[in-house]
Amino acid sequence: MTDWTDPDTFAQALEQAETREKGNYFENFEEGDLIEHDPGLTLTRWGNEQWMGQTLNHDPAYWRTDAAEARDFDEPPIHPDYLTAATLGITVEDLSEKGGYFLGRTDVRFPEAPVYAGTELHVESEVVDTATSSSRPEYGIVSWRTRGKDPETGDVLCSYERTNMIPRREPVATDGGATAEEDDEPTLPETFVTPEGGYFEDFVDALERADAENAAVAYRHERGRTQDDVTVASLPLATLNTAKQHHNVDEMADSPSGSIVTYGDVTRSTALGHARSDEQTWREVGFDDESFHTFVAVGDTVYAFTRVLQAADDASSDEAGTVRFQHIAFNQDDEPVYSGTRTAEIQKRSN
Ligand SMILES: CC(C)(COP(=O)(O)OP(=O)(O)OC[C@H]1O[C@@H](n2cnc3c(N)ncnc32)[C@H](O)[C@@H]1OP(=O)(O)O)[C@@H](O)C(=O)NCCC(=O)NCCSC(=O)C[C@](C)(O)C(=O)O
Repeated sequence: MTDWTDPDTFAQALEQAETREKGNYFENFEEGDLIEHDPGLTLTRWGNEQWMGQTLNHDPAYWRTDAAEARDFDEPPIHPDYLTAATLGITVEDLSEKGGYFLGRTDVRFPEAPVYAGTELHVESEVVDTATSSSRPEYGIVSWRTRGKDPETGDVLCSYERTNMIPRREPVATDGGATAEEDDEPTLPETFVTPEGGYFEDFVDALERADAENAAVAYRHERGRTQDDVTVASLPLATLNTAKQHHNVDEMADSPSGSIVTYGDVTRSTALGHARSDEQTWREVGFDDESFHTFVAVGDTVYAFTRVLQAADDASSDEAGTVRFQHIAFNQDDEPVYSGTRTAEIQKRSN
């Protein structure tokens, strides 16, 4: 009788066997398709705290009842970063499990009402665009509009538009991509202004000073977070993100990164955690123009740099004002790994 577990026999069996594939190729996506994702999860206090603890998002309002109540929450809510990561994680099996690069995301929005632990999250995505990649014939570029919903109320809890490169089943002929145009010499302002504190008034004051001095409000944050097995593999899996980039060392050995890499949402949430530790956040409003510039892997350290772009006294509460930031995450070699603009309501000092 044939012993199928004999190594030589088994190697032959593996060669003869077809693989039951997971995920979708570029050719499977057509503009207008609506995909209801089968995975879903319950947003728990534990999941939230694991994400927030590991990414250094230690804002007490998400941990302590008294601090939550002082911020007009009924109890510590689910943090928008964890909500965003869980919404995207659930979509990976259908949208990007085949691999490919997470190019960017924009129009990330949250409703005014906070989301509390115990809420179930169901997610759907609509294909909004498919395009050829001229630089990489083995990939196509797909954009989806994704909505994370509370199935009980139908309320949208988080929505955004994401763009990925997705492997093609069959590569196509392309023009090889545009040749990069020579950039003008970069010019930075001579003076960088740092806000004196983390309240709304501090950002307004810094912007006024920068305006008067022809300077920019731009500064770096001291904290860094070195990536380890927890941040690279455990956090994405906890959001049901099945992308092999984050947990299959064997498959990734032959990829451009040569190793498993950090989930983009972990990189960005870590940098945002550093930035938030130097401000008095009231509410997160949204994110735009998010890009992931290069890979982050185990052993890399994620730091953050912030530019303050705008401040306006138009927040949803009298306790706060609205500030628009650009955050840039960078690694130990000072290379940008993530950038995006963020709109947040920041507490006023007077309250
Ligand atoms: C992606 C890399 C290779 C590009 O590097 P590059 O220098 O070649 O960049 P590029 O030339 O600017 O862009 C390449 C192509 O993408 C297009 N493009 C670019 N951005 C956009 C956008 N927003 N919307 C639409 N199109 C965009 C761009 O127009 C261009 O098109 P072309 O091929 O026709 O010339 C490089 O930047 C890189 O390695 N980045 C790191 C990627 C990464 O690590 N992402 C996060 C971790 S992976 C992850 O989290 C996974 C996830 C979440 O689990 C999961 O998707 O399943």
